[in-house]
Amino acid sequence: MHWLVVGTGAVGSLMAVNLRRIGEHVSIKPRVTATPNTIEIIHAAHNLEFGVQQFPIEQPTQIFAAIKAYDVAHFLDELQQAPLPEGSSVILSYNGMLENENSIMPASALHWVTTHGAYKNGKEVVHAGLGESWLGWARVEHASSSRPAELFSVLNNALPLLNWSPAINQRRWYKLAINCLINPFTVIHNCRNGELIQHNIADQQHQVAEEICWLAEHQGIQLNADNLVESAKRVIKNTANNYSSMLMDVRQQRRTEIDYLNGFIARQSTAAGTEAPANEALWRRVLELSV
Ligand SMILES: NC(=O)C1=CN([C@@H]2O[C@H](COP(=O)(O)OP(=O)(O)OC[C@H]3O[C@@H](n4cnc5c(N)ncnc54)[C@H](OP(=O)(O)O)[C@@H]3O)[C@@H](O)[C@H]2O)C=CC1
Ligand SMILES: CC(C)(CO)C(=O)C(=O)O
Repeated sequence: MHWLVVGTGAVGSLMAVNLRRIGEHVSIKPRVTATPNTIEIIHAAHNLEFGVQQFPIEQPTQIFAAIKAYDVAHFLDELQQAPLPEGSSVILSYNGMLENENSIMPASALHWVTTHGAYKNGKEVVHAGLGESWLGWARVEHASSSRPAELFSVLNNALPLLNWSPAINQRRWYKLAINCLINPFTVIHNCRNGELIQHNIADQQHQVAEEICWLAEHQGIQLNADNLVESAKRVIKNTANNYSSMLMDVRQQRRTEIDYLNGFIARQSTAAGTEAPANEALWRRVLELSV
């Protein structure tokens, strides 16, 4: 299979080196055209060179795009300007949600949701935490279509363990909830995930979770607020030493994904005729604390 990994971020680089490890043909699509025609990624003390390719693409290609939520609309726009050849698909991976995303997803799009952890240190990619992943069709009307067997098998070999998920949106809502229940609090208290237990956030977390559950149900997804808060506590314990991705973004003066997490909940709740004040307050506070 031909693979095109979008960007040289943490998750994309991790996938690129692992696809290469199992013998797949992998190129990289950088954001700008004026780069050298190879890109180097260092992994486990090996220097790997990848060819560079931009759209349009001539041959069937599997696109792997692990990008920030705020880059998704622009990326889908790029794809629309350069339609992919028959037999191609696009695998998207990002935290949070966009308004109207079902209508802007190409028919061949899949979501890849992961609990693996990775970060970049210059050209080096570090696989910081082993996890598992879920793959499913992005468009709700395709959710129950059969799984693309070869694509699934290659992704599973590259970065196990992969689960096929006809209910990928349920998985995405769950991940969104966990991020909403942890990330903004780490920014506000400027602390590691594990240090959150020293702060009195239980009531706030419950309100955040209740608001998420209301909206999820409004959109046809069943979640339980008590279970979400318990799950968030478990994640906090298991990642006690980590700085959340949102706190890292704030410290490194990068844009955060808050607009697509608690911001998404607040805006969508208003649009659905109710308010989500706990999510709204976290959204506003993180915006104040970031660049
Ligand atoms: N890192 C992790 O461990 C995990 C991350 N996630 C989520 O996955 C997503 C990706 O995370 P991560 O890899 O850390 O993010 P990064 O910011 O490290 O990587 C994103 C990459 O995509 C590039 N990019 C964005 N749009 C385009 C485009 N149109 N063309 C070419 N390149 C593009 C960016 O380029 P540029 O540098 O120019 O912006 C950057 O290199 C996020 O939503 C994150 O929350 C989820 C689980 C774990
Ligand atoms: C689960 C958590 C909070 C782990 O740090 C995470 O996904 C993040 O930092 O974005």
